[in-house]
Amino acid sequence: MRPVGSKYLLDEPLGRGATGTVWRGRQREVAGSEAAVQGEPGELVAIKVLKEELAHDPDVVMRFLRERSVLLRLAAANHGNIVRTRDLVVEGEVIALVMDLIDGPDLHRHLYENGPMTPVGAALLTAQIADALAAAHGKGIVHRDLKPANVLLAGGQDGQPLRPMLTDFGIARLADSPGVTRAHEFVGTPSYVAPESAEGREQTSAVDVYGAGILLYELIVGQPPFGGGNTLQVLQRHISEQPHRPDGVPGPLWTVIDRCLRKSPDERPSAANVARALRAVAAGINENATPDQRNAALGVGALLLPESSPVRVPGTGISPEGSAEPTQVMPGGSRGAPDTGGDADSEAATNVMPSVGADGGRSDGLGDTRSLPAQPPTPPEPEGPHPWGDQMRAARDRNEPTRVQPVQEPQDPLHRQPQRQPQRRPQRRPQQRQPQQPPQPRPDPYGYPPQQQQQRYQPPPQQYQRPVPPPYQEPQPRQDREPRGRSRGANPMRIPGLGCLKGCLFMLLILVVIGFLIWNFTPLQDWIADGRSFWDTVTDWFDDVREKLGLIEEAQQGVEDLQDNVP
Ligand SMILES: Nc1ncnc2c1ncn2[C@@H]1O[C@H](COP(=O)(O)OP(=O)(O)OP(=O)(O)O)[C@@H](O)[C@H]1O
Repeated sequence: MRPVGSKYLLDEPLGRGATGTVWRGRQREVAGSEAAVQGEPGELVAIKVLKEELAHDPDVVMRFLRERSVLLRLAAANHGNIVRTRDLVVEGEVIALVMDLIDGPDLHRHLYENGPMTPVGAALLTAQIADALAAAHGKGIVHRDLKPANVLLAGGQDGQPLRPMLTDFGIARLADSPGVTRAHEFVGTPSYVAPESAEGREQTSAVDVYGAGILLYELIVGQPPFGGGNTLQVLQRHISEQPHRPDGVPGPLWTVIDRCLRKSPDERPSAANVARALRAVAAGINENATPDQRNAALGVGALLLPESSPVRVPGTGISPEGSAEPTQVMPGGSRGAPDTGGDADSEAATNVMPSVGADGGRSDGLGDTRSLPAQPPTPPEPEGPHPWGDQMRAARDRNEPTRVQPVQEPQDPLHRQPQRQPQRRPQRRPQQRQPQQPPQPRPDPYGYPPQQQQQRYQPPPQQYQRPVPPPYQEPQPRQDREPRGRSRGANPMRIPGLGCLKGCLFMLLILVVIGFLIWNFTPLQDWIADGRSFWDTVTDWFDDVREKLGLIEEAQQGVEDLQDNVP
């Protein structure tokens, strides 16, 4: 076992994601007062060791330290659906997050192995995720990378329902350093990215609600609504395409999904209202529902009120280049005071946060914001490169899936690869694709009754299957590229031979210059021309040649005359 910091030991790798490797570990001794959870010696924990390239990036280290108190503050809230970040370790070249160890698969894997859920099961699971989001939003924290891989499933033993636990708060931002919080980048996974993020506009807590809508859709259908195609196409679909209600999705449930997926963030409900609505829908579409429950589900639209004061994500949308902020930190006035611009000084934002000690510290986000300096409204960004370029790059990077292949085990555990079993492709999936063999209703892992209409299992989206992200492409019309490449030269009219002539003249010029330099700066001048100038010597040579040519011509003439005079 290898130590991480003085308080933790790494045991075995559990899996690897885009930002680092997660290890099963254990506590060596009680953590210091700066940790959110001090723990007991021997207690099992999960430790995410960030990738070397991230740990070596000073910007990431700084961001990590800035966000530390925010992550710990969220952990102190101890929400039943949030994986706590217990402690953060920066030691030499290692950066690690110590988390609660969740003994279960993530939702991505669960979906992959078990196929889609029943609408009731999906609604109740998503309701708990919405609870977690609501708690985070209440503290001024926006997740920004909601996706099945970031939902771990606890419980599940002895017929217990699975409990979804949201993880990776704050991690996405570290991965995208240094540009993550610049105006024209977004954090997220393409098939889960909200339209405003895709367009480089300001992000608010509504991006998480959009993610919850996509997740709910994927849980029921088996794939997200805007998957497939390359990253650019996926983002474009988020921006402009309206999703259609798939077969088998009950009307009230579709109402919730539809409202979460509204293009305008202002029209999306708050996370708390999503949770409430989903529970009402689950009760109303259940086959044992009472007439009142059915009616309540049918009127679910009335529950889906938007957030009155969404949490704004500093550093997103229109802001000056380089105004990178710790993105989760709610700056002064950003919550409930949209006119303040929400762009606070990052140092100030984190420094004023109370450190979370053994007592859990205080968790009142509004209290924190009062102690932050008021910030002037963000000035409009000057004309710059189109936001899509950076968005595409960020999206491509974020699309990297978790790799869980077992690999060789070198001595040093930090360089060993994850030991969890690779995801087995379910044997039944190809069969399920055949219309002649519809899948049997399977037992719902959440203990809810099966639905009348079971969805045919769709293969998981493209980004779950391959480690090859689509190549980055600038969003310019393809036909522009070829002609532009050709017309880039200085021969726009394409005069045949002009290029060659130019080359010859250029070579000649170079030879003359070289000759001139050799002549003047070497003893050659004295050896050959007794100190005469380059020009005089060349002129003399030219005259000599002309003279000799004249002599040859005269001699030729003499010979011809002689031949004429010979009888
Ligand atoms: N707290 C935890 N307890 C147990 N297992 C965990 C925990 N956190 C992550 N894992 C597991 O470790 C693996 C990698 O997690 P990680 O968060 O790095 O993946 P990811 O979300 O795909 O990547 P990223 O968030 O970096 O894009 C996953 O299989 C996940 O199930």
